[in-house]
Amino acid sequence: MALPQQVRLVEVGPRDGLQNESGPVIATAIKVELIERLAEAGLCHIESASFVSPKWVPQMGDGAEVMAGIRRKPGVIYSALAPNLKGLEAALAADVSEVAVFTAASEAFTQKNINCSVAESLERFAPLIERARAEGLRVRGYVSTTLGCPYAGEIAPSEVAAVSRDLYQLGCYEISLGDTIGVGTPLKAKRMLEAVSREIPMEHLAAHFHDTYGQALANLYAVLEEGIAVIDSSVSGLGGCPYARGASGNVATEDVLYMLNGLGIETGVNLDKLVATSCWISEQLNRPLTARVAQAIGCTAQPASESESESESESESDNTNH
Ligand SMILES: CC(=O)SCCNC(=O)CCNC(=O)[C@H](O)C(C)(C)COP(=O)(O)OP(=O)(O)OC[C@H]1O[C@@H](n2cnc3c(N)ncnc32)[C@H](O)[C@@H]1OP(=O)(O)O
Ligand SMILES: CC(=O)CC(=O)O
Repeated sequence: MALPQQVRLVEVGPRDGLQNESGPVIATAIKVELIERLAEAGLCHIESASFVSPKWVPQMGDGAEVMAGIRRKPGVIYSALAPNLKGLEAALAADVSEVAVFTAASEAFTQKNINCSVAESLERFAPLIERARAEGLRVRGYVSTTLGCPYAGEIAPSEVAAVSRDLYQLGCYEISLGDTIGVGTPLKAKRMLEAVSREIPMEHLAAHFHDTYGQALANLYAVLEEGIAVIDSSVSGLGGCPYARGASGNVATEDVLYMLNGLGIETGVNLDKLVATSCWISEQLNRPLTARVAQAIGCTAQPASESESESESESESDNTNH
């Protein structure tokens, strides 16, 4: 199949990335600035918060404050995770643009992650999705462990297809297929996608791959060839899952963007601004720069100059950048 002409990038760094940071809870102001910089770089869908139990995931405990702090850019979706009705109510109060529910293809992982079985998770999501849609919000669905589970090992493509179909039938507009621990390889990714796409049209599927074994770009290229046109990624490759030991970061947004640019695929995202944001967040978190494209371009690169007169916020951000 021909590669897509356009890809929609869903930036998950502020949620999937930051949820797993060890050490002190990251200041709300840093999260807010990260989200604003990502929007300024052209990302139109930013998963910005998570309304889960703060006892389970302390880094995400300030979702309401983060959502309240963002200067929202028209046209940008600021979404959040909600595992149950309590989370949805908090997300609605915070005026999120969209919510995402999450379960997995593995029973063992689901128990560790959300303390229930896969079937129970779907039972919880049914009223959540109904209520969100009644409030005019779209709901995205995540299926984790699609290419392997840290507790159960191999996962059959048919299991991924079954839970994806259930989520889709409950009313999720898009199903994001997570290689949560980054163990997949290209052929495996294709086979999993083939099974899922027999149940759900390809245009309602997204790839969400972690890069633990350095396979994420290869896996993404493989699923682009199959017709995937929505990719989740995380600036600077931030991330991991607190309930999946060994899960390293998501594939880095700048690495994905560089590949897509090289393939002539449109995203609407500015690489220089994204790399500047990657450098900035790495400095804020006191982390080495790990994304390959950010390393190659380097942190002395200035964000594209055409943006400097665009907004006051932009020039303020630039001043703190280097
Ligand atoms: C692959 C990935 O990256 S997925 C993302 C990472 N994983 C996650 O974010 C999952 C985090 N997990 C969780 O938050 C929890 O497992 C839950 C909330 C889903 C379920 O936990 P349970 O303990 O079974 O929930 P239960 O309904 O029994 O409530 C227990 C407590 O949590 C609170 N709680 C439940 N849901 C929420 C919520 N959405 N937000 C805040 N607090 C909540 C309850 O009020 C209760 O509080 P209390 O002890 O003070 O009375
Ligand atoms: C919800 C997610 O973050 C998905 C995953 O990584 O499996």
